[in-house]
Amino acid sequence: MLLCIDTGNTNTVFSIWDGTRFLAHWRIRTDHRRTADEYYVWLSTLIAVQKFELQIDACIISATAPRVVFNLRVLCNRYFDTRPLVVGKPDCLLPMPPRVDPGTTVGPDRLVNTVGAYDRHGPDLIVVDFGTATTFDVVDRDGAYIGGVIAPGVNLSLEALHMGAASLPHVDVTMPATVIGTNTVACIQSGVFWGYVGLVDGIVDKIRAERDRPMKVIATGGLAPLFDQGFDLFDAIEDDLTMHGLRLIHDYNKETGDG
Ligand SMILES: Nc1ncnc2c1ncn2[C@@H]1O[C@H](COP(=O)(O)OP(=O)(O)OP(=O)(O)O)[C@@H](O)[C@H]1O
Ligand SMILES: CC(C)(CO)[C@@H](O)C(=O)NCCC(=O)O
Ligand SMILES: [K+]
Repeated sequence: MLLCIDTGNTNTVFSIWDGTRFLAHWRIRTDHRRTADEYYVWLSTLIAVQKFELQIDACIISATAPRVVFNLRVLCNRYFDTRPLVVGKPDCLLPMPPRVDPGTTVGPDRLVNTVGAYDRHGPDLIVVDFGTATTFDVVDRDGAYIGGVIAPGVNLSLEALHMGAASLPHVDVTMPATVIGTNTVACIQSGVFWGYVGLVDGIVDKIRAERDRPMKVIATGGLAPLFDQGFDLFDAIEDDLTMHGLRLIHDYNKETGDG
């Protein structure tokens, strides 16, 4: 079984691939101080609940927070007796290297999304990921990541308003009934919800114009469905895109690797 670990800046997801399908997805808050032993206690509790025999023999990690990698490596070594593949490290090959400015370290989550989306949807894609940041990853004809856009995440924007303005409460994002809010909460929800609809729509339009060709828009991340309520922003929504990409990168390295 393959353990896929996707560490974002906010949450870390562990998924188990049994060779045919994902058996489980488990989510924990990202904290670089969490030790290998802490991860294992948490994991083994969830494994016990699921009541299946866990036999991890390979691991792959995507970590947008580089400091978490040390403890995740120890977890893989100590408890699963494997050396994990870490996306972005020289020994982890990608089907297509990214084409970006020299010296740029592309977020591994963006590279992984690109691989997952190209496998399912083919060339010329814009992948939109609603995580801590809202990212747009552009996929070229041959599947390569060729750049994109990084905007503040929806929940970060809400948090920033609350932090920076004494009279603005913390608000959860939702689709407001009207654009014109008649109370403070409704005004904030409108600004963030309609603001992000406009942001996605505008950026997608501009990317298409710059590329001068049809491009499909694939959305992922927890908030993607919220922004898909009847606006035709996306051609597809895939909540497992990052995990799908991680599995593909693992298989690619196994096939092309030294073994
Ligand atoms: N309607 C909603 N309102 C607020 N949060 C939501 C809503 N729907 C889903 N979420 C949140 O979205 C998050 C899942 O998003 P995702 O895994 O894509 O990114 P993240 O964990 O926030 O960021 P990162 O991957 O950068 O760590 C979960 O924390 C979930 O609570
Ligand atoms: C943009 C985020 C934070 C999105 O998770 C991550 O992909 C990241 O830290 N990227 C590094 C910079 C880049 O992708 O160009
Ligand atoms: K994510």
